[in-house]
Amino acid sequence: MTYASIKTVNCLHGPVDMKSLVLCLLAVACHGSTVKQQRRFPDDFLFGAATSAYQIEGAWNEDGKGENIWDRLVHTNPTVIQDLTTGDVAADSYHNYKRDVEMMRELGLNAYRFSISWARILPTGMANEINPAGVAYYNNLINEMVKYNITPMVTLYHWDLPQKLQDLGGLINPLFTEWYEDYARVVFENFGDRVKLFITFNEPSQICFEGFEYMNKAPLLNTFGVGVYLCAKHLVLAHARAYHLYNTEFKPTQGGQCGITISVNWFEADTDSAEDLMAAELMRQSQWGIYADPIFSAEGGLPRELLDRVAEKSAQQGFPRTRLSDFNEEEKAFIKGAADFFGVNHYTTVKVSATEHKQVYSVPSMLDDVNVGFYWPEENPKSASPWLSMAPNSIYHALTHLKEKYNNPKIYITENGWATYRNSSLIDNDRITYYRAAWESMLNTLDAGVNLKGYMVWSLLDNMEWLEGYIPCLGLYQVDYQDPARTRVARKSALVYKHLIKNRYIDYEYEPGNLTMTIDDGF
Ligand SMILES: C[C@H]1O[C@@H](Oc2ccc([N+](=O)[O-])cc2)[C@H](O)[C@@H](O)[C@H]1O
Repeated sequence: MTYASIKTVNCLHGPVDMKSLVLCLLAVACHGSTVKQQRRFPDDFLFGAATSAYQIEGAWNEDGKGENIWDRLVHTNPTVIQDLTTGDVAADSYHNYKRDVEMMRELGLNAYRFSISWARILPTGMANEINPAGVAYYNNLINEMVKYNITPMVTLYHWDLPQKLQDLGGLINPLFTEWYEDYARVVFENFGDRVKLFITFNEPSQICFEGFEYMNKAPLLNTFGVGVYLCAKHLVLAHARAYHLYNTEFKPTQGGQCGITISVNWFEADTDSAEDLMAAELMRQSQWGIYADPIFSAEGGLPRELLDRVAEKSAQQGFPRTRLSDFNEEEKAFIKGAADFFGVNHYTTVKVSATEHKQVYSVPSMLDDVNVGFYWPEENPKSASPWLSMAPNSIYHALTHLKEKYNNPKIYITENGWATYRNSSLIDNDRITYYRAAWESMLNTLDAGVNLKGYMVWSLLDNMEWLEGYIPCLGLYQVDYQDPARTRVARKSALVYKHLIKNRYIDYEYEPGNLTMTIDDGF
């Protein structure tokens, strides 16, 4: 085993010293308790929580912040969000960041993942004009965290492109890679003295496929099977430019790490038939391989089956050339290996079938429809979000696959969480069941030798869940949106997570007596 594992008796709750071992063996002898294996997370494991700027900050036009694509979307299309809301105020973390850090301290977190709003520090998106108030906000947040030994993990892009860059085509303009590199430099220069973990992009698939084809994320465009691939290639190149910039100009003095976060749900073939196995593989390639292979695979470049599929479809559709070509050799070499870690957002397992079309997913783009069927198994408990159900050992399946495919990269789970409905109880036992299963699966993953270094729950607090608005809640803390102060209150799952962090093992018997959160000494 690569992590601390101890023999324990049911009365032991920490590393075993001789005295407590003797006492417990006596207890076994007296009470007939059984000795069982107790698995623990390593002491240096990062336990944190994650958020993103648009989903929590509010203050959408305060102190010089520029407009971004989500501001534009919700203000020009007031019915686009399911509950007719916006992120204009959200959880108002712009004004409540000290309370947010206080919550991290209550939980005993040693890390917190948040994103920087590009338009808050560069109102037009271009790096010629820096907004000092925006920089000051993130400095205040980072300083408050560092004061309490909470490691900042900073995402540079969590879906909120400055609108002025979108007006120039956004991610489908090849110049995006330059705009992004310039923005990254501003971030590294201003925050890199205290921030040691940078994530370039959150979930490329949601940015490109959902933003430029599926119309489920801003800018809500359908670029007919062309823009999605331009976006994908520019995004990966922009990531590599930021990585190399950090590596050559900042890492030598700042000593941090730079990676990317990709959505890696587990796509499992419905049966062992060759067709189902290929359908699941195509799903994996279009969801994460298209972004991960160029960076993490030994060969570099885009996945073969995907290139073949799009070439075949493009020809059938009368295009004189394929809509998805591989990176050239120079680009491949520039991108390959350009990450210090693989950030994984993992939520669920999806079954994939070549024949059972309960719901059809068009991979890799709608124009390339392979008509792969997908579904969430009936027996898996459902959350308040339609795409999120509870599946057995899901993290283990996804992460051991990444270990084999990409030569055991360093991994952080950068999101994992469960959705409940707004009016549901603070006693969120379903979330606790989900989390305990996830943690158990993480221990299995560590046992299998996966280089897993940390875990961020989604989310620290309830927030604006994109097109689903405020209907699903994923926070350890509930936010009262009726209250102008946006008061936060701990859910029961917050106390269970706190217990895990403090003790480093899963205690199925732990039942918090009440929901009062305190800041404990000694964290
Ligand atoms: C709840 C968080 O979801 C993240 O995005 C997604 C979107 C879709 C899936 N999926 O399995 O279909 C997983 C994660 C997002 O990064 C974060 O901001 C939250 O909204």
